[in-house]
Amino acid sequence: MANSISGFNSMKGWRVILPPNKVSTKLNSSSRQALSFGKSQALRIKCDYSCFEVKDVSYQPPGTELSLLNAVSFSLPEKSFGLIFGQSGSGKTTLLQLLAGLSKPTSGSIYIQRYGNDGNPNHSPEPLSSERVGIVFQFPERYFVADTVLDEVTFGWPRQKGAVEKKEQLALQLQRAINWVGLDGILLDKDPNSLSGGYKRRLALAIQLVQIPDLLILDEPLAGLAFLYCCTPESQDFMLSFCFINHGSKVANSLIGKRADVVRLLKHLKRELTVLVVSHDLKELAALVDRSWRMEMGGFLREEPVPVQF
Ligand SMILES: Nc1ncnc2c1ncn2[C@@H]1O[C@H](COP(=O)(O)OP(=O)(O)OP(=O)(O)O)[C@@H](O)[C@H]1O
Repeated sequence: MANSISGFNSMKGWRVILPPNKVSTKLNSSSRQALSFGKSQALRIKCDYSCFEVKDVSYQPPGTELSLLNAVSFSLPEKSFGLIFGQSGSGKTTLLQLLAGLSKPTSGSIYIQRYGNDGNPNHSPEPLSSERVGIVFQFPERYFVADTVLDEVTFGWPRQKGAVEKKEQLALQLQRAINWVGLDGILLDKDPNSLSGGYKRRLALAIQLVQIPDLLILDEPLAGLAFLYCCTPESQDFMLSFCFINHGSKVANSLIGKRADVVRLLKHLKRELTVLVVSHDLKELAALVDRSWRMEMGGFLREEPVPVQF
């Protein structure tokens, strides 16, 4: 099986070659806005960019009268991090399923729009096809199907003999994805279920990143990574202190570590991709957020800053 990924070394001691640091010449969304709307015309710089946009999306499951989403509209510029939060049952996962193409909106549209340096659209909107979206559901490790990391990441790759070129291309892309998520120290013959919680999440992400998605969607990326998940931030802090006092720094740090590990990874991915996250873990993710929205019961979405205090 190892040989089917050409360009890789043997399974044992497998390492990924790090690409040179990518220095992005693009502007981030906030600097773009500052430049577009600033008073001085002399500051204007040519900066085309694209934006993922959702317009007036409503959803009723087929055969029902239930309105799960109501005229949802929002936009997220490329390489920025969006967060949707809100009460359980308000419709967040339903929205993600529409964005990933798993169900179709009853009305409204989901597309990518390119803008020119004057801030106006310079192309027709392109519908967002499901192949261009990567989605990692809650507890992705529950859906691992293979006995080795290698089989897990190559599951679904073409198997026929004539597909060598395609496999070589996928192997190179996989190298890059594995680098991105920091899985490069992992042996490929390891059982995915034997990985730590944080590494399982990294593996699930790497699978989605092999073909760089226009939009990466993550549903509750920190869920289940520590037993403290259900607590409020204040009680988490208290319980971590309790854990530190009673069980020592190693146990306390391992609880913080897995979650902080995933947050660090998301921070890193945000430099390369457009990321949309649904989460209840507001305090830990707040520092990454460029745009945020609250989903209200009945499937109404409105823009709102993340309600956390530092
Ligand atoms: N196919 C369906 N038919 C009928 N009702 C549905 C269907 N899918 C979801 N629902 C209902 O729609 C509502 C929104 O569900 P959804 O899973 O999107 O909420 P959520 O905000 O993601 O919740 P949580 O934070 O608990 O994950 C819930 O009341 C759910 O029971």
